[in-house]
Amino acid sequence: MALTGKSAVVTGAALGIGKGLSEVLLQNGAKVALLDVKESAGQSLVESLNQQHGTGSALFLKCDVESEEQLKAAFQKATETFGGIDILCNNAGIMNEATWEKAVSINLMGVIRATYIALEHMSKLNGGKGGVIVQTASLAGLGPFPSCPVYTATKSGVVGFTRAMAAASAVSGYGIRFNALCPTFVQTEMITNIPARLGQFSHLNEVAEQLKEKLGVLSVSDVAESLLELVTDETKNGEALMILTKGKAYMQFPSP
Ligand SMILES: NC(=O)C1=CN([C@@H]2O[C@H](COP(=O)(O)OP(=O)(O)OC[C@H]3O[C@@H](n4cnc5c(N)ncnc54)[C@H](O)[C@@H]3O)[C@@H](O)[C@H]2O)C=CC1
Ligand SMILES: CCCCC/C=C\C=C\C(=O)C/C=C\C/C=C\CCCC(=O)O
Repeated sequence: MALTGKSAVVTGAALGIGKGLSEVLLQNGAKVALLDVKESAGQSLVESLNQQHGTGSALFLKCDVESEEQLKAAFQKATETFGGIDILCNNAGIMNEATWEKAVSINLMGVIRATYIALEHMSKLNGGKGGVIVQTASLAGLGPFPSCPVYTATKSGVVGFTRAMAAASAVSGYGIRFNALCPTFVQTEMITNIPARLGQFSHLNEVAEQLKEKLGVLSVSDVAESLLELVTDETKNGEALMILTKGKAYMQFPSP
């Protein structure tokens, strides 16, 4: 899929990886609706993106992925503004083992909520044009992160949901591909101030530090480049793309 003339929605887009995903989509000719709970960071980012990429190419919409109502309103606004939606990046996420129910609600339920609303706009069965949905999962969705069991569970859930939706889409004719980005640690605010967010696993902070030392830390642009691959390569559906400091590889899942 070429990106020129396409429209995208990115959740958790005001900072970090979501900001990088939005930038790479704009650099490649797409229009982007940036959704986030952080209004002032989102608004000022969009002002700067519109200066760089042309007025009207980026739109900020305050939206909490925990709210179905806010998601519905944001998708409606993006559709009306851009004339449709071709790409959804389900990126919003938190790591907080202390507020673990909120982590499940944002990281897993937020992905499901946004995906089901996106289907109403994107699925060819509903009059949409089809397209591609890419989740920001994590390497933790493919292997256990001992310091963060609930974070691991949410990301494993996202990978499973992505693969099942890819198969459902192929059988049903939604015309939508579903793929997941599975990066190792990425240099964003998420990997700062960790101990307080480990909750009952705060004693495993050193385990997290050692894992980070062993695996290394990616830049946001490493993840953004990988998004382009999953969006543009029409053969990719149901894939989990591991992004490591030593390179990228598609996860080989066992056949049933
Ligand atoms: N930083 C890392 O090491 C890695 C992060 N990830 C995943 O990447 C995604 C993005 O993370 P980062 O950019 O690192 O985090 P970040 O904390 O830098 O940025 C997250 C963004 O999501 C927004 N957000 C949080 N809750 C939200 C909600 N309920 N509704 C809408 N927006 C919300 C925040 O306001 C923020 O702008 C997350 O899903 C995370 O799990 C995956 C692998 C590694
Ligand atoms: C000391 C830094 C801790 C930071 C923790 C916060 C957020 C981490 C977010 C991630 O998504 C981390 C990504 C990858 C590491 C997780 C698991 C790797 C499992 C590898 C394996 O054993 O297979």
